[in-house]
Amino acid sequence: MSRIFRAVIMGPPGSGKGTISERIAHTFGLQHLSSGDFLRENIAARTEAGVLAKTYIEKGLLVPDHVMTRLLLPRLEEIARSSWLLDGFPRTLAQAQALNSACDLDVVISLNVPFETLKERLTHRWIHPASGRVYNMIFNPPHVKGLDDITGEPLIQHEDDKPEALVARLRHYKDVAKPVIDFYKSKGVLHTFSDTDTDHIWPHVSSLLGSKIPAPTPSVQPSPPH
Ligand SMILES: Nc1ncnc2c1ncn2[C@@H]1O[C@H](COP(=O)(O)OP(=O)(O)OP(=O)(O)O)[C@@H](O)[C@H]1O
Ligand SMILES: Nc1nc2c(ncn2[C@H]2C[C@H](O)[C@@H](COP(=O)(O)OP(=O)(O)O)O2)c(=O)[nH]1
Repeated sequence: MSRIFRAVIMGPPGSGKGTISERIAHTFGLQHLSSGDFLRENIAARTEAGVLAKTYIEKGLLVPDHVMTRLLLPRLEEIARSSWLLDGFPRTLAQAQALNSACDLDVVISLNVPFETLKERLTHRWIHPASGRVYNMIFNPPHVKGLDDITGEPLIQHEDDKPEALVARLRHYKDVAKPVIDFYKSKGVLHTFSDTDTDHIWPHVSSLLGSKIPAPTPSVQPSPPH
């Protein structure tokens, strides 16, 4: 049986975590668990954690660590037999430590994208609130301007993607992420990718994972060359 592979992807808002996670999930068959999507599902289902988390998200605050770990760790336990990729969690050192007590990670991918590029991307980011589908008016625009491709419903822009909120948000990310990055560096699992383009980063991520993810054992062994 092939071994379970566990990865985390980190990076500031707009750095391409969602876009690269989708490519990883599609190429390597890892289960993609996004903390933001999982929170939105919990909010929609009105679970106890979801109702609590909503009060923080609405104010533009991070959800407290104990709420996040209580929500995410049991979910990871449920999918413990699959290889997975976590996106958006851990976000703080306390979350990284809680995750570390639950399991070992094989790889942490850290996306390092210049501030000006993040600003440019996020000001063009529009989402379909019901599904969380993300569009970029330049990189991947919807078929019809302002409307979701699948449902035809209107797209909206997050308040915190608007230029006036962005600078503070990116600065806050840096402060919180630094100890997490140092933690994974000290564990020897951190891989940092720096570029302005997802399409330039992707081949490097893909070759790293290709070298680390054990190929599934074929059911019929090929005969050795003579
Ligand atoms: N690990 C986490 N710890 C605390 N709060 C979190 C965490 N993950 C998500 N959240 C909360 O959920 C909200 C939505 O998360 P999500 O990752 O979708 O969007 P985001 O913060 O805008 O980041 P990004 O733009 O990088 O996707 C966050 O703004 C935050 O309030
Ligand atoms: N112009 C441009 N836009 C990009 C690139 N990679 C991703 N994007 C877009 C897609 C989204 O609208 C936005 C943020 O990407 P995302 O994958 O949602 O990032 P993240 O917030 O999950 O880290 O930027 C890219 O390489 N170039």
